[in-house]
Amino acid sequence: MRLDVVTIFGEYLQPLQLSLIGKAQAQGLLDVRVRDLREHTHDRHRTVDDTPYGGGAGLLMKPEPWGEALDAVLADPPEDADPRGPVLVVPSPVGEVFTQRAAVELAAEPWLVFACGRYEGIDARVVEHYRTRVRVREVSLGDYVLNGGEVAVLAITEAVARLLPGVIGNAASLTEESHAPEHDGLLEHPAYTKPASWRGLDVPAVLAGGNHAAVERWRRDEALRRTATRRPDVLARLDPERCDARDLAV
Ligand SMILES: N#Cc1c(-c2ccc3ccn(Cc4ccc(CN5CCCCC5)cc4)c3c2)n[nH]c1N
Repeated sequence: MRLDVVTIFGEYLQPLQLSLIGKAQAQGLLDVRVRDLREHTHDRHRTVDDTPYGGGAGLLMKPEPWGEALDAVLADPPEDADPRGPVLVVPSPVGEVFTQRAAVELAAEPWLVFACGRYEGIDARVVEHYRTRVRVREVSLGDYVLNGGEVAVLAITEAVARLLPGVIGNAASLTEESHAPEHDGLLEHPAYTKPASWRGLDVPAVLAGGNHAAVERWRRDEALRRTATRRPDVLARLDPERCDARDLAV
């Protein structure tokens, strides 16, 4: 997978050189290219922002540098690019809330391009223009306000890259995580390791009993219980076909 990230703060993306994502790049599973938006300005001050039409607080990012930068990215496609081009992912407070389902969808793409805004955002014509050329997804990490898109790119890149074959050593664990489609999107059950007793707290006996059916039942019950108490919205989406009478009794 090729990832292009356009930003004025390239150093924010340094964490992508670390740990599993850094290793994935070294293995050739991921090709991350960080591009400086200011390389596409032509004035002495390398200006990327200006005041908003109609007034209002703060500054907006000008469309011209973005147009030049994104055109340059699109002119340099990876060999395995989809005929439709990349998905242009634009972090934004007004985007669709990013979910595991979106991570799975993006992980199926050979090429993602991220546009990291700053200030009060990017001139709306940039997204409007590129919707005529590529698939665009405006995404939000959640209902709180950040200062720019770079943190979102780090989060989205990690959520997507870990789904790529070979990035996570134990791929089986991907299907047992919270929000995994194979796990009906439920929150995961509590997990324990040795010692069996710690500060007067014991590991649930069923987990050490050796009865795998009982362990699976306990894990399912705990996942349902946690989801019901912490994320009733997720439980409400549970496919009735995917739960038996006992599930509903939890
Ligand atoms: N992903 C994600 C995000 C972001 C995010 C993503 C990308 C950018 C680029 C710039 N900012 C900063 C900013 C801050 C406030 C406002 C609000 N408006 C300003 C103009 C008048 C009306 C109100 C907009 C833009 C960003 C924030 N925030 N929260 C998430 N989950």
